[in-house]
Amino acid sequence: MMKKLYSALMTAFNDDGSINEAGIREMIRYNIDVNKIDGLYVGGSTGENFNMSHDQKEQVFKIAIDEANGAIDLIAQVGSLDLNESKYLAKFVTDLGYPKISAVTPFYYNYTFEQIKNYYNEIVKDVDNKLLIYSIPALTGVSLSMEQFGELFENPKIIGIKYTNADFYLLERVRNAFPDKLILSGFDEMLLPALALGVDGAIGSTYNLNAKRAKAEMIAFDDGDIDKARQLQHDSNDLITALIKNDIYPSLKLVFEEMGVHAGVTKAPMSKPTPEMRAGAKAIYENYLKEN
Ligand SMILES: CC(=O)N[C@@H]([C@@H](O)[C@H](O)[C@H](O)CO)[C@@H](O)CC(=O)C(=O)O
Repeated sequence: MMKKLYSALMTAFNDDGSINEAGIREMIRYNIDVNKIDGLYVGGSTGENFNMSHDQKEQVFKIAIDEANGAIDLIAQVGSLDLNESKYLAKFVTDLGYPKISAVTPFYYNYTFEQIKNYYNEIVKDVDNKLLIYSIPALTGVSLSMEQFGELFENPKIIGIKYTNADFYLLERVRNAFPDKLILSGFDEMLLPALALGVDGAIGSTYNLNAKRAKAEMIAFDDGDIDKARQLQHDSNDLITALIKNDIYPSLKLVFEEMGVHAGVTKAPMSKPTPEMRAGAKAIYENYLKEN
């Protein structure tokens, strides 16, 4: 089966932290029309979901499904430290027509696995939808074991994992233990090793800008052309390294601006663009993305 590529949708904000609807629509159009993306992950880390008010989350979910209009797959990240909000959003996006939901592992309070399991079962309980566990230990501090993933998968509505983790030993164990589950890799800079371990696709922030190269890498991998796939990963990693050095979240938007896509700015406490960041973004575009 063809592996799927998803961009993690960014949220365009205005300078005052309000939602810039036109910017979000432009980024979605670029993903559909130019990137030929398979889907979007809406309301994730790259979308600055955890910086947003409840109303802003609803606004973004409405805009994304309206603009995508059935053209691509959509996954709505509804996880929140307020379980009632997660349940509300799960129902809200299901009613809007989102075909899949996802929820970050609950973080901050060092929850026990029983509490985490209860959180997931509650989120899906009253909705007719399918959920991907969003596992991102580097940001949440929450790591799940293969056995714990297995316990969560006992709920048939929990269909897979967005696996943003550099632990490839665990990925191999999970992939082989649950061959029918959907596993989407979350670290763009580690796409190739994730492909080697049999993930079903990938979700990431940098695919907004770099989908063409990532798709070519997936195709090269499927064709068994590992040298080509490795070269493409190397080129992508030069881009990703430069983005991280330039402050990745605002820089993804600044590079989009260089490409003619009006992506707005990030929301505080994320940084506002400085002249140095703008110059860095221009250089990133020129060096790694501009086609001659
Ligand atoms: C922490 C973070 O932002 N991780 C990104 C990656 O795409 C990441 O930006 C990239 O691999 C560069 O490190 C995604 O895994 C997150 C993601 O898809 C999302 O929820 O927005």
